[in-house]
Amino acid sequence: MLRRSASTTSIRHVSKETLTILLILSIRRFGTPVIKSLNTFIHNNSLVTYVIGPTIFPVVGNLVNVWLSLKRFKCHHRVWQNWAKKYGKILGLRLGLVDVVIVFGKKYIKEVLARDVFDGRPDGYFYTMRSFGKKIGIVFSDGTTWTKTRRAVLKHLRNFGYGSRSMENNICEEVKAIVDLRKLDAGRPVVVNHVFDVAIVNIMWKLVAGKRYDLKDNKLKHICDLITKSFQLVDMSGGILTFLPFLRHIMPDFIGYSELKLIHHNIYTFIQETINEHRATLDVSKPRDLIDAFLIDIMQQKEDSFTEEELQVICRDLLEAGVETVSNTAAFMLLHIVRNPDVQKQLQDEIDSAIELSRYPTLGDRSRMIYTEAVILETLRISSVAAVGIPHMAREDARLGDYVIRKGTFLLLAIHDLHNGAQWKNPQEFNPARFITTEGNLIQSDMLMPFGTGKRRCIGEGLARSELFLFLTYILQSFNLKIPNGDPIPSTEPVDGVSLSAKEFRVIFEPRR
Ligand code: HEM
Repeated sequence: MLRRSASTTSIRHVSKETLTILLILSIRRFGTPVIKSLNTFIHNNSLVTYVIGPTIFPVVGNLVNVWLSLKRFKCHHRVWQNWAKKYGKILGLRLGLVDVVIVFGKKYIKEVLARDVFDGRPDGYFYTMRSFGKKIGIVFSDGTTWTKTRRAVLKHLRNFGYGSRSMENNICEEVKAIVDLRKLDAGRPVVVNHVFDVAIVNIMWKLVAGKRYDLKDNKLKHICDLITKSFQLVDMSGGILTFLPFLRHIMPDFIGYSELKLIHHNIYTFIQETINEHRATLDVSKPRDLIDAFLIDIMQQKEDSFTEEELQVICRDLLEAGVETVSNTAAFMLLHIVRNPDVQKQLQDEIDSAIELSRYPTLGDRSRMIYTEAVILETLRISSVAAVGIPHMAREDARLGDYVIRKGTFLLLAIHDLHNGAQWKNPQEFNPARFITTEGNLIQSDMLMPFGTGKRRCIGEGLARSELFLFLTYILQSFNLKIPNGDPIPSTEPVDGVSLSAKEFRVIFEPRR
């Protein structure tokens, strides 16, 4: 848990009277009952107290407050935002049995992302449940397992074309398929929230498993639906399964444990089948993709080689990390475009002048398409789907600002708040021009960090940005997007979850020529 350092000077012996005065002061200052003040104690020769946050109750901690506030604010990130106004930029909560700190503002967010001591991942049940009860894979592992896995994954992905021209070709192949499909239902309303899902999996799966699925493939659509469901069952803090994990034995259906268990089972069945197909046709002298490369590594049985369970979790991480984030961002991007016809017009003008009619867009066009890039940045800002990033964990007791954060505390980063706070002019307005200088150059703001920064920075940033650019330009080169007659203007209000998503909305794809 987080504690406030009341003094940086060395205080080995604090008299009872001094403690009483401090106790009274803290009650008056924070307006909270005795529980918080009792937490005053000596740490590394400094007098420290628990960080400011809502009153903590036994066993449930702040869970009841969260539950009540959610009724009003709908999304977790808004609840944290509201409390931060009252308690400050380093907000301390106890959620069930777990200490959680939510960090606000560029200065503290950057500090957390920059320091090794904060680069752990939480041990909570929700996170380890998806990886056979272990801290393995890339997204939710830490320490040497994480460094080893991240290095190996990046090496193998690059060997099979990650970040190269062949990956661009894969994205183009997928977006052409999307455009062809939309031409078939042109003029009719389409629910667009998940139109990119299968294409996004295909782009990653080509590198991971050397495989492509038809955009209408039911099996893959089902896997994508399961991922969406699992992302909507909890928020990024890990939910009740992390905070009161024993409840899974008492009310497994009510807290979503049974459903999540089934989802994990189905996703791993799909991954295991793919790995088995690879093993049956493996040629050790000619690895075809990331799965082959890891299988060869496993067969060689080196001291630090990976296990098959690790390979399964790596595949799952790559499958999930990219799908919901990019798909939800792309859906929000279309949503902002149909809400703002002037933005759509400017985008199409830029596409038409930068790209000859006879050809499709390429990533090489990006440097000349400043407005398009600004629309992508503005979407990543205003609809930050990774609202609190991916939780970090303090690996040791460590100081942050005026506080000491105890080993094991979860840290959530208020990225959505950073992107939508008062430091932006009219933050609620979708205005790509805010990212363009008067000379017409793109502004790279250091207040925009949708992919995090530092050692744990998202490994899919380049891919995500390329996908968003090609999705957007291909679609607007071919279609005008319209809200169907009679449908309401789609709401920008997000649906809560591990990744924020847009509420269901429909769009008509009207062919341009
Ligand atoms: C718009 C799309 C995306 C957004 C907004 C996004 C955002 C993020 C964020 C905020 C983090 C956490 C950084 C941290 O812990 O400090 C992250 C991590 C990660 N992302 Fe993404 N991401 C996106 C797309 C992708 C894609 C396409 C991939 C596919 C390769 C991917 C793979 C990962 C992985 C593997 C990690 C874990 C890195 C680690 O823990 O070392 N992401 N992402």
